[in-house]
Amino acid sequence: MEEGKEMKVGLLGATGYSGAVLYSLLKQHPNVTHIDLYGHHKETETAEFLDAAIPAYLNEHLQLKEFNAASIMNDDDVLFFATPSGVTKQLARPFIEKKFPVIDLSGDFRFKNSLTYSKWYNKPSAPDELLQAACYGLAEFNLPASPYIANPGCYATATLLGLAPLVIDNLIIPDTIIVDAKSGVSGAGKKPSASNHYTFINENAWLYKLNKHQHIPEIVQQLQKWNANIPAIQFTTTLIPVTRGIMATIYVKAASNVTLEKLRRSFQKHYQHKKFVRILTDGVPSIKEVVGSNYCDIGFDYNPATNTIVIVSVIDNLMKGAAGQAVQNFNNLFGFSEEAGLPSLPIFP
Ligand SMILES: NC(=O)C1=CN([C@@H]2O[C@H](COP(=O)(O)OP(=O)(O)OC[C@H]3O[C@@H](n4cnc5c(N)ncnc54)[C@H](OP(=O)(O)O)[C@@H]3O)[C@@H](O)[C@H]2O)C=CC1
Ligand SMILES: CC(=O)N[C@@H](CCC(=O)OP(=O)(O)O)C(=O)O
Repeated sequence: MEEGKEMKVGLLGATGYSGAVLYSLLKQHPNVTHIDLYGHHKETETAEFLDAAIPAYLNEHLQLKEFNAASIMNDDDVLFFATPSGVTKQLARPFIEKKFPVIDLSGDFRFKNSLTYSKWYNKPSAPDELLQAACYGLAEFNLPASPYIANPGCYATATLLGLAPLVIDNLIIPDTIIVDAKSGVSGAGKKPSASNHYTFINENAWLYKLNKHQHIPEIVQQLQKWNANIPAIQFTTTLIPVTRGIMATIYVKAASNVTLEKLRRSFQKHYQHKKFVRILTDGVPSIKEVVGSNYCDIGFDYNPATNTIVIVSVIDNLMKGAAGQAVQNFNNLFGFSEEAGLPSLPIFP
């Protein structure tokens, strides 16, 4: 598709955190001429409600339209879903049947096996035949193979980008992966809860969903595509008192004859042409270096005393972990410049 093509886009979930970020990115996208926002409450379909829902967007006077698959396919060229898990499995069928382009930020279409979803999300899955029509959109590695793109989870993105080169190049012992991941509070969405209450999470750190996090099977599914010998991973998620950001600290035993130089060459080989992955030549990144951007920054080291490789991978959960990667997938799907609509620098300081 030509670079100058003009697109009308639809978005369901603009009143949520990742939907609001997506709106701001699409608004500045050079190929997007019109954005239709869709809602799910009859009583909230007014501009006044939306000004109140996102005070930061006051004066945008955003108006929600009623969600209707037929009119969306008539009025728009592509649809983004920024809705909680369990929503798109009920709404996706007409779009999939008509091969209408969709980018889905939720977990509903990330798995190939419906039993995996029902086990880890504790709810019924979309039907298997619909799951097969979706493709997993880890943008650096998977160019869109179908018009329904399942945007990856935030922790999964940071972890997979940190591990990919070494897994693909067989530089690790496959059954030794341990991931200690930390996330800011916006990762849980806008709905208030006991664990994102200020008095609980301020000056605190809380490890949650121990051995039960829904991104474990998502990560393993993709790792096994790269290397079928990876049996499982040990993976923990800890909520930390920052608004945005994920840090995945990955520990893995090195295969024989691995050196720091070999690791450097592997990261360099896989990421030298990837605009949104920055490999540090020395040291490890911190969360603030990527907040507000679509970058994944990666640093690593090898400790010969323990034969352990440590990789630190950081992203902004709402950008590379959600809305930013969704725009990257949109660009890849329609043949636009991969950077179109995405900020070139993080927020600093
Ligand atoms: N937050 C993050 O960092 C990341 C989120 N994701 C995924 O992106 C999706 C959105 O997450 P997030 O922005 O955090 O969520 P939020 O809870 O902040 O927002 C959810 C949005 O979905 C709308 N919504 C809720 N229920 C329905 C429904 N039944 N039908 C239609 N719309 C509905 C809400 O509308 P209303 O306000 O009117 O109820 C709101 O606009 C989730 O699937 C999440 O897992 C993925 C990666 C990272
Ligand atoms: C801090 C926090 O709570 N983060 C969320 C990540 C949200 C997400 O990406 O979940 P999906 O797989 O449903 O898209 C969590 O750990 O569940």
